[in-house]
Amino acid sequence: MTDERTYDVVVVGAGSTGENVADIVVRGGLSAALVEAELVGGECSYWACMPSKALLRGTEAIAAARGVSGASAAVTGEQDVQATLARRDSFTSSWSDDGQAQWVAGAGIDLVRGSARLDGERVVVVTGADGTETRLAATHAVALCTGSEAAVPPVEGLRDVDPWTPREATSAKEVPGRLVVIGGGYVGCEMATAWSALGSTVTVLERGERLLANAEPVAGDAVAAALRGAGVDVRLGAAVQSARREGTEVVVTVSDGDGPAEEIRGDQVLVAAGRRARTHDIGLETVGLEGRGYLDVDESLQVRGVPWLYGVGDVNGRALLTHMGKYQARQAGAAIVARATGADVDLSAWSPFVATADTEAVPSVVFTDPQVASVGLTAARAAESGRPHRVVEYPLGNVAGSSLHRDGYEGTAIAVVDTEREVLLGVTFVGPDVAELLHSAVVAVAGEVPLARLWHAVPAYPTMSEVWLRLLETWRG
Ligand SMILES: Cc1cc2nc3c(=O)[nH]c(=O)nc-3n(C[C@H](O)[C@H](O)[C@H](O)COP(=O)(O)OP(=O)(O)OC[C@H]3O[C@@H](n4cnc5c(N)ncnc54)[C@H](O)[C@@H]3O)c2cc1C
Ligand SMILES: NC(=O)c1ccc[n+]([C@@H]2O[C@H](COP(=O)([O-])OP(=O)(O)OC[C@H]3O[C@@H](n4cnc5c(N)ncnc54)[C@H](O)[C@@H]3O)[C@@H](O)[C@H]2O)c1
Repeated sequence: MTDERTYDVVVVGAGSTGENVADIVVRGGLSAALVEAELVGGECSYWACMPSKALLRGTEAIAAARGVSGASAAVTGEQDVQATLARRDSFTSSWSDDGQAQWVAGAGIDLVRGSARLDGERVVVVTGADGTETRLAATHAVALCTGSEAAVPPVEGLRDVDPWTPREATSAKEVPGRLVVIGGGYVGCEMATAWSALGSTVTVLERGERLLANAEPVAGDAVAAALRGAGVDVRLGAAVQSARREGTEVVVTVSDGDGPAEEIRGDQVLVAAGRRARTHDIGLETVGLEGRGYLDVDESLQVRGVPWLYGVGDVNGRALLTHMGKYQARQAGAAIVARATGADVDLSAWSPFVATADTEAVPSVVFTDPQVASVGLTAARAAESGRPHRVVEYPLGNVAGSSLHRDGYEGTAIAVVDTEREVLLGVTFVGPDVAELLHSAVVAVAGEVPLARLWHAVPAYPTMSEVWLRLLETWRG
């Protein structure tokens, strides 16, 4: 027998994005069901942000102490790998979602466990683990927040070697002796940093000419140099041709385009080659949409051509980051509530109902050493967009706060300035511990703060934030 229920809003996927959509609409006075097939909390809590940053934090803390002469004398031993893995486990609640399920109940949201599919207009059918079906009808909206999953490139034999995806790389219970990482983007760089510091011999195979291809070039170069300094074999322009297992070993064949193909042997291979939308089996075809790929949404995250359907978070491919999914959730949630109550929905840039920051001010931090913290447009993106701009650069190590922070501090700050409006289009900081500098740049970029006013934002002495003053001075010339 099928259980049938009606809600104002049905949210599919209880990752960080779906949780927030449900919370916002319930706070707005609507009823909501939240459907989850695996763990409430999604990738970020169990297989992405939290465990990866927990794996990296010990290494960062040790580097911070080792970088200060005097303090470094206190670091007399090695990182306790088992304790680091145990601390990582605590951040995932040992892969139990009891705490988050409790939060959902406390927020007045109905949790429905099972796998959901659209079944025509405003209807979602959920199949539970025991095969029972629940039919959820939505009066106002269905929000698809089904996220993304690892994309495995079509390399001969790769699937058959049972490679790690980011899920295994963030949840592994043992350190692999030799780890071959395919992909030198966010995941590849962070996981190479983490596992090499925990004792793995790591090789990174990146097909492009740089790590972190979408960042300012100086970022990828600095991270590559640091990884190499830590003993990681970083191969750029590496075309992975095939993979196979030989006993317990995995053998990856790679060519750099010049000499003959080379075999790289490891104990494990991690595929960190990007993501794909989780849309292939959620019934999109029942509402007239193509059944795969990222959802095409407008600025209020409404799926184009289907006004009652929203695509929020990783599933729309706009900015695959937890904080951006949560931001979109707040904007889409507000739009859903407004439309349900007949209020006007202003779709102009920066209104409460649209996700303008998705294109203008996406912040992110790559937690390597050096860290890469950026917001908005890189110089290359500014050039592509045709906006008049000038790039201003300053060595972060020249700032008093940085030199106090770590002996021989090395880093770079880059500002991309809109020369017509004299506001910032983007900012990148590359250097140890720059993550917490980033939000100042986010405020300046999202707020379109005129440079003339930024002179009055006086950075405290002696902090790394003084780099703001140096950037302004460099801009003025
Ligand atoms: C290794 C790694 C590290 C990362 N680190 C960071 C970081 O430090 N900072 C950052 O901002 N971002 C980071 N990210 C990106 C971040 O994890 C994602 O952007 C974020 O998890 C997206 O959230 P979401 O809710 O949109 O999707 P997800 O977290 O993928 O959640 C989607 C949910 O939907 C459920 N679902 C899917 N299909 C169905 C269905 N048919 N029925 C029912 N439920 C369904 C899934 O089970 C899942 O729980 C990282 C990613 C990776 C891979
Ligand atoms: N700290 C963070 O915020 C954080 C951390 C991890 C992931 N993320 C998010 O998750 C997303 C996915 O991360 P990702 O690292 O999987 O993707 P990515 O897009 O950042 O990098 C993928 C890399 O793999 C390379 N690649 C693809 N196919 C290849 C092949 N066959 N051989 C060799 N190299 C190949 C690409 O050239 C690219 O450099 C990121 O874009 C980011 O939005 C964020």
